[in-house]
Amino acid sequence: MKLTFSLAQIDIAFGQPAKNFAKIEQFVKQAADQEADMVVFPEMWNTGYDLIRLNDIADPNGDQTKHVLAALARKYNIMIHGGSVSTKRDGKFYNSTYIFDQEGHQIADYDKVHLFGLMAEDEYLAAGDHKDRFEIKGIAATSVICYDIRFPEWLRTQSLTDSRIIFVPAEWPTPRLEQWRKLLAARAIENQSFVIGVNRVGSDPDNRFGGSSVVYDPLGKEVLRLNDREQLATITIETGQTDKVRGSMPVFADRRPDLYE
Ligand SMILES: NC(=O)CCC(=O)C(=O)O
Repeated sequence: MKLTFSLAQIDIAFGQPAKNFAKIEQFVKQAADQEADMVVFPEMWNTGYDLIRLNDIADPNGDQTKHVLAALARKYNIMIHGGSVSTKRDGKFYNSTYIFDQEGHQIADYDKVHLFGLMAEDEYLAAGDHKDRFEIKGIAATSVICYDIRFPEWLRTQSLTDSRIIFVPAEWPTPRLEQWRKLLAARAIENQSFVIGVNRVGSDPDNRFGGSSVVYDPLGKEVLRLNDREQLATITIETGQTDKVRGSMPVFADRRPDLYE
């Protein structure tokens, strides 16, 4: 099955949700014009890492995000991977993903499981407690968030479903971009999956973000890499490639979970 994805590598206005919400429609429209099945956004695009002000700016229950993304999905007849946004639930803050089909139905949600101390997430955010699985035209996929990719056991857990594509929205700072690409390539190879990583560009008071959004195929070959400018890029993948790779080297069947505890 051929699937077409648009990677929306955007800049994010620090602590200004209204500005960020106003920006995303043009990228959804552009992706729809390019006949993408799904458009994918980066991490925490509603507020950036303005964590001190989360009580004022995080999205209560993700309601605004869900409302806006559902409406855009319906308007442009396109699936939307909502990257992630800061949300507020039951007095706690989360880094949350919402995913919508082209009719505007929410098909998945996820809260970042591994909180990144170097960007103070552990001080301000609560960690997620579940994995996700959703389908794109019948093809199973999973999604994690940024720092989660440093935990191969977590992505493996997700990939032990029938997943063939792993999505990774991110705000990954420029000095570690080489690690970003190497980690994503490794996750693609070991899970014999496509990996689609969408990073932001621009800067906030603490970090610069150099884009380098990427797509790896199930052999870990880089099939798309963006530069450090705001842009939307579209790529078509052949998901059957995962079956060929898994058939030629049965890594999943050769696992020894009896020894892994
Ligand atoms: N936003 C993040 O989770 C950043 C993760 C990161 O930069 C890393 O090196 O890991």
